[in-house]
Amino acid sequence: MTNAATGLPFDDIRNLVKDIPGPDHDAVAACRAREGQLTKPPGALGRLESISEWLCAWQAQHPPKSERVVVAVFAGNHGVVAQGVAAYPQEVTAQMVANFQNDGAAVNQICKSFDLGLKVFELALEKPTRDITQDAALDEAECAATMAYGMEATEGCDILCVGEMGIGNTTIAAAICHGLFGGEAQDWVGPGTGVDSEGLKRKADAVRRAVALHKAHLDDPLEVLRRLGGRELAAMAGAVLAARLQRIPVILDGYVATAAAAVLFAMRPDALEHCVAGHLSAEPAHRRLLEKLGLKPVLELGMRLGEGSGAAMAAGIVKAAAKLHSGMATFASAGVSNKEA
Ligand SMILES: Cc1cc2ncn([C@H]3O[C@H](COP(=O)(O)O)[C@@H](O)[C@H]3O)c2cc1C
Ligand SMILES: O=C(O)c1cccnc1
Repeated sequence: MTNAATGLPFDDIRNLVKDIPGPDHDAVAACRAREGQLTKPPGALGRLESISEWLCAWQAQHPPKSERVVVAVFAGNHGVVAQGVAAYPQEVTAQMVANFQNDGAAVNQICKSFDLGLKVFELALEKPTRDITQDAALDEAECAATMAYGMEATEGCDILCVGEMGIGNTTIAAAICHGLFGGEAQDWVGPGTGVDSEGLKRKADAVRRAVALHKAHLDDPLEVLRRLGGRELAAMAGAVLAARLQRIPVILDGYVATAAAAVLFAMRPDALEHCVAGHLSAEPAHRRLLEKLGLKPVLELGMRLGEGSGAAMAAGIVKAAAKLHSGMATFASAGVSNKEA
C-alpha cells in the first residue's frame, strides 16, 4: 500500500527482505558427516549438535566460526513514558549507556566471562520518539534510516547478539506484539522493570489506545514498527536483517529484542530462521511471542533484564557448541573403537 511505487525508504527494506538467502545444505551435510565421526555416541550432545548445524547452515560454512561474537546494544528513549508506564525515570537510559561504557553493567560482566565483544549504539537519546498513544513514534524516513544504522552492527562478527536499553521499551514491545499478532493488550504487557499493579493497568491501557489509534495501518509490519516502535527496536530489526543478508547467525535477547525481530517474521515467516532465542525472559509475554515465532529458548534462567544479557549468556553455550564440533577428535584420529556395526 503506502509508497508501493514511489521508491520511498521502506521499499528498500522490502526489497532486502525479498532477497534473503536460505540455509546452505552442503555445509549442513558436511557438519552431519563430521558429527557422526566424533568420539561420542550419536546424539549425545543433544541440542548442542543442532546448534552447530544451525551455525553451519546460516554461515554457509563448515566448520562453524565462533571467534568473533559481538553483543550489540541499541539505546533509545520513548515518549510513551508520559503515560506512567515505566518504573524508572527516562534519564536512566543515558546513565546506563555511560555504565556500559565504564564496564559497570551486567552485560559487561557476561561479555568478559565468555570473551564476547560489546558495541553500544546510542540513538538520539535527547530526542525521545513521539508518544505512541498520541502519534506515530517515527517518520518513515527516520525509521528506515535507523534500520539502516542498525545494519552496521554486523561489521566484523561471526555471530551477533542483539540487545537494547530504553526506559519504557517493554511497553513498546507489547504494542508491537499487539499490533502484529492481535489478542488483548493485557496478553502482551508485563511488569518490565517492576511497575506496580496500577502501573500495569496504565501499561495495558496505553497499549490498547495506541493500537486503536493506528489500527487502520497495522496490516503492514513496517508501519507497525514506525508507528508503535522506537529507535532501538528499528535498529535491532535492521541488524537482524543485515545479519541474514551477510550470513551471520543471530542470538536474540529477551522480550524487547524478540518483538523487534517479530516485525521481520510478520513480513516473511522464514525471516528469522538464522536466529535462536537466547533465553526465555521472565517477562510473561515473551513465552507467548516465542510460541508465535516457533522459537525455542536456549536458556531459562529467570532473567528479565534486557541489555542483551540473556543473548550474551546463550552465546557462551553457542561458542561451546562450535568448539565441541570443531575441536573434538574423531574415532579414527583418536583410535577410539566405534560401536559394532
Ligand atoms: C537500572 C536499569 C538497568 C537496565 N538494563 C536494562 N534495563 C531494561 O529495562 C528497560 C525496560 O523496562 P521498562 O519498560 O519497565 O522501563 C529497558 O531499558 C531494558 O533494557 C534496565 C532497566 C533499569 C532500570
Ligand atoms: O525481556 C526483556 O527484554 C526485558 C525484560 C524486562 C526489562 N527489560 C527487558
